[in-house]
Amino acid sequence: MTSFHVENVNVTRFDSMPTPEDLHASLPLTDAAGIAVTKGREALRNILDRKDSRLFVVVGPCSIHDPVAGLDYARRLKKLQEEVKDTLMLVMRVYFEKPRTTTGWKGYINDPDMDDSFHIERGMANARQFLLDVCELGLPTATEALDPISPQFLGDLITWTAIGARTTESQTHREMSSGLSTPVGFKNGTDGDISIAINAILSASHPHSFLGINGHGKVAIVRTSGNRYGHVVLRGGDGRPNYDTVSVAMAEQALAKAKLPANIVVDCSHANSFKNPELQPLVMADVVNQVRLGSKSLIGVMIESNIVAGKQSIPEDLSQLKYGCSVTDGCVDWATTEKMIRDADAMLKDVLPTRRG
Ligand SMILES: O=C[C@H](O)[C@H](O)COP(=O)(O)O
Ligand SMILES: C=C(OP(=O)(O)O)C(=O)O
Repeated sequence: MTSFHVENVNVTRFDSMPTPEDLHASLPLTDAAGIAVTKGREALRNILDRKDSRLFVVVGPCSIHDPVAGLDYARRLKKLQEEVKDTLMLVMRVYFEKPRTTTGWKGYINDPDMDDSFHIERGMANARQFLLDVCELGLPTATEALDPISPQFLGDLITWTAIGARTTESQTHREMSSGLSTPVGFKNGTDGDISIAINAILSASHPHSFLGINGHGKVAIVRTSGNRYGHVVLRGGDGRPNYDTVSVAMAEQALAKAKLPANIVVDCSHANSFKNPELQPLVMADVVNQVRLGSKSLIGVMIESNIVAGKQSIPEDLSQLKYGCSVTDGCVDWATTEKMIRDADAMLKDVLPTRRG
């Protein structure tokens, strides 16, 4: 028989990975972490169902690259959470998977050593350890679900999930979201189109059957029941912000037309601040002011924040990395983050008791 070289033409190698069950066995969910996740998801569902009138704030680094600095950040956030817990629910951004416009570092799971060695097996284990550490502090976590297989490894440690602007229109991500255990925020597209986020919420609310893996790492037909906690995240697009009152009213109308609850989160970063982190406090103050003035649909905000302001490129010699500074998008520093959150707390104290519906 003639042999044909027609399969895996562009694949150079398959390396093995531990199964999700292997990783769960070596890094099991602890009681403290399980409580943080369970309570965090319940609080978020209550916010989305309007049984809890607080705003939730997804806040933290654009991406995690140094677990020591990441935990330092988490401890600060945990303290702040106690201070503002009557008005705000803080959820730490713990992003390990970065969607790139073209190329670039794709995050801590894909390349934990940041040197193109791509030790995904170690990245996944480190990511699970980091999530466990954060959850054990009693802090809920938020992440972007980019790789459709990762949730089998990490999903039990996540409280809120984002589907990013580059993948909201993807059927694979909508199917995956229909089976995720957390509320899911769908970003508008990079061009500002919010209709793709609304279609994603509708799609993910239905049951789906699709290919995936099970806990044993075996290819499986995944059958889901649908996720009724999808909502829109406005992140601006096409060089324009979309957190202003008119854009929010248009999003409310589009949600009403699709017979979906008016649940809207504003991402203070990305196109809403023209990727200039220093503008994030202005966006946040504007959103909180809209809530003060009676907006019922704004239920959350996102902030890209780190210990140190700005961003840095990844140096060849990693010992040159600046501690607590983003290696992806620019962030506000810790002092600014505290001020943004404390100011929001002060502005919301007297209005939240009357905010329902
Ligand atoms: O939030 C992160 C970035 O905006 C996103 O990953 C795209 O990054 P890039 O345009 O630098 O590739
Ligand atoms: C990639 C991100 O955002 P977006 O999908 O809105 O670009 C992000 O929040 O890290």
